[in-house]
Amino acid sequence: MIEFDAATVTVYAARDGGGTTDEVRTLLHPVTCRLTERRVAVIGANGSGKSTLARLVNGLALPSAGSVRVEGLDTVRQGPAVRRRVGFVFSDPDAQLVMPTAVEDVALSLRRLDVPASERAARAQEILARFGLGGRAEVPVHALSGGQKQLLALAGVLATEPSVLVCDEPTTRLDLRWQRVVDDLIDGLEQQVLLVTHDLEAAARADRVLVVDAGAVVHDGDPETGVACYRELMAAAPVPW
Ligand SMILES: Nc1ncnc2c1ncn2[C@@H]1O[C@H](COP(=O)(O)OP(=O)(O)OP(=O)(O)O)[C@@H](O)[C@H]1O
Repeated sequence: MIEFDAATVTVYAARDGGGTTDEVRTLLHPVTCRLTERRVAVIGANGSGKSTLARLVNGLALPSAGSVRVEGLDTVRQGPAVRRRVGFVFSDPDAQLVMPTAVEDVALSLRRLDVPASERAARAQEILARFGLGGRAEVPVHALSGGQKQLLALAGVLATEPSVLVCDEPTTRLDLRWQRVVDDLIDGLEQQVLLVTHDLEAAARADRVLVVDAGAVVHDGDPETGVACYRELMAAAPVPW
């Protein structure tokens, strides 16, 4: 369960670019909600605050006011424990793949679970096989396709056995085939998933949809009304340049 209690994110921004007068900018206005559904989608315009909301869940962003709790753990006071439970997948897998080969990358994740060093490579091979990457274990990560990299990033995160997964536009960079592979994989997970997406079909499959606009959650409900609300917002919005 993910709980937002008046969680707010503000930053100091230089008003004049020169840094002489700072102003407080609100990236996320107070959000209060209790997310218990297995699949929660977050949709909204570019720059509306979706990633900021998602980052609050594992403490990548901290609330400036209010609180965020995951399974009862406070992201500010119990950050490391929260991060052990919350996996995070970015739209750019290169942001999280740090080792030279696929098998080494998953093995690194297994270190976090205290799997003995002697067992990590074999366990990592098993995990890669489960994700259809068994034949790519020793291939340099940079030689994998974008879809294979995203699958590897997911494999690495899921290897840490998180109880909640936050996916920030995980299929944005993928072609339709790989989108389907990653979507099916995410849809089939047991874990609670908070999915930030511009893919309205994926949002429509969620149990609950939050719509973010100009740093505020402006709609929270079932997918049908959520997607309709987003479409209305987009129809009414001025062309962005
Ligand atoms: N650390 C920061 N300092 C200042 N501004 C920030 C910071 N992080 C995000 N922003 C700004 O906050 C706003 C919301 O950003 P956020 O990444 O949450 O939007 P988003 O809805 O995920 O956008 P997109 O769909 O384009 O990924 C943007 O205008 C962004 O530039």
